[in-house]
Amino acid sequence: MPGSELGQLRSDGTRLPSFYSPRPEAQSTSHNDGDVERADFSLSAPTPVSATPEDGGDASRDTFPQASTPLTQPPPNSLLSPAFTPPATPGTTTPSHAGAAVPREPRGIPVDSSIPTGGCGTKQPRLLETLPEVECIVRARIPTTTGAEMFLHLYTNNVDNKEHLAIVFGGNIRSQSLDAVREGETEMDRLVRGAYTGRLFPGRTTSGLAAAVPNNQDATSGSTQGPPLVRIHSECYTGETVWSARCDCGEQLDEAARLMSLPSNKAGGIIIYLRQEGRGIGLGEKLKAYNLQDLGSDTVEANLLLRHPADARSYGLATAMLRDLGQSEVRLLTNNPDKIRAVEGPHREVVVRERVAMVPLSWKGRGGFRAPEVEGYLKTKIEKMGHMLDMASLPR
Ligand SMILES: Nc1nc2c(ncn2[C@@H]2O[C@H](COP(=O)(O)OP(=O)(O)OP(=O)(O)O)[C@@H](O)[C@H]2O)c(=O)[nH]1
Repeated sequence: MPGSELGQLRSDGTRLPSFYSPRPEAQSTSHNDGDVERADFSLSAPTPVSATPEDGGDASRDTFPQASTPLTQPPPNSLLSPAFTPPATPGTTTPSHAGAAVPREPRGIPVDSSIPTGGCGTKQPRLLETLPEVECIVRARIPTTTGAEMFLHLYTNNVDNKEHLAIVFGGNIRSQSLDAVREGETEMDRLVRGAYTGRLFPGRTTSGLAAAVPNNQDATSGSTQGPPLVRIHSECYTGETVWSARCDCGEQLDEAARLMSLPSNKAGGIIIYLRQEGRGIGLGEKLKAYNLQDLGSDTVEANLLLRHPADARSYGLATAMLRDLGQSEVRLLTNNPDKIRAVEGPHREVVVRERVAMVPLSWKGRGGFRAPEVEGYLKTKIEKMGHMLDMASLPR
């Protein structure tokens, strides 16, 4: 029954307006997380750090072992996670990036993942041949506490049941799947699901999509604005919601939003917010990893001890969402070389033209916060995951 014409029949027999949401149903899918491509960022197995009081496994000591030897003994059963994910082998080298002064405005460094010297590391993530299918089902304007405004886009997809998000700054970036006309829908349906141009106001009755401007074009001058700033952000409940000083995730999210809302940023910005908590291992496993970190492991070792890869994330959904938002070239806010390649997709469906470094604010003397935990977290990212940050620029 075309719901938009007849409305939905309630259990008491009355009809609901056509734009009322259907009852939630479990999404049937033949896929699961394991079907999505995994960027193979696993690292060589580290030395398991002793976690017993007898061995000096004390939360207050330096959490960085000096030597790294292969993991020969399986971890005790009590540490094993239910899903066995074997650690893989390739190692990384410490990056030799010089610590350049970081300007307040986002300045990009040109990158080219098609050549070995292109500033994107050397590892090749394993990507699926085809991108997942994504659909933006609703968007809404969010005025923020900073005064900036953004449009929150909620996506569904054909590989998991999670609500991945795109946070869009600037009025000229549009979702093709959201704007597409749905069979039988009314103008009110379109307004309610956010498929309109301009702004909503009391009494508005038409979506006005005929007047839509192409992505990244200035409505008044018609001139293109170049690639937008993009951040691919992975969910971090601890860093974003409960003020954890173990990582800089909350600060990075805020800083990305700030940069994207600068008046000088005419090309707009997109934060793709992926629900891959704890680098893809989930919150429960991440909390176990935190306990292992307090027992002396670094962030990579803790994942491996729990039988997870150092990084279990994938980025195909981000690539597909960027394509849906009309983007084929981006300026990517990241220090992570592997993310650049992975976001580009199997056939470089999205090309990263520039990388914009995310330097912790406290390193730049611009606020932020300092804690031994976040410094350990960043040190491990640099030394074991090849992140393009210079530890030498950490203020002493
Ligand atoms: N397993 C694990 N995950 C963590 C830990 N600390 C933070 N995370 C997760 O790491 C992810 C943060 O990664 P991103 O902000 O995308 O950063 P990145 O890919 O490492 O690199 P950048 O783009 O340079 O920031 C989030 O999913 C966090 O939940 C940790 O100690 N262990």
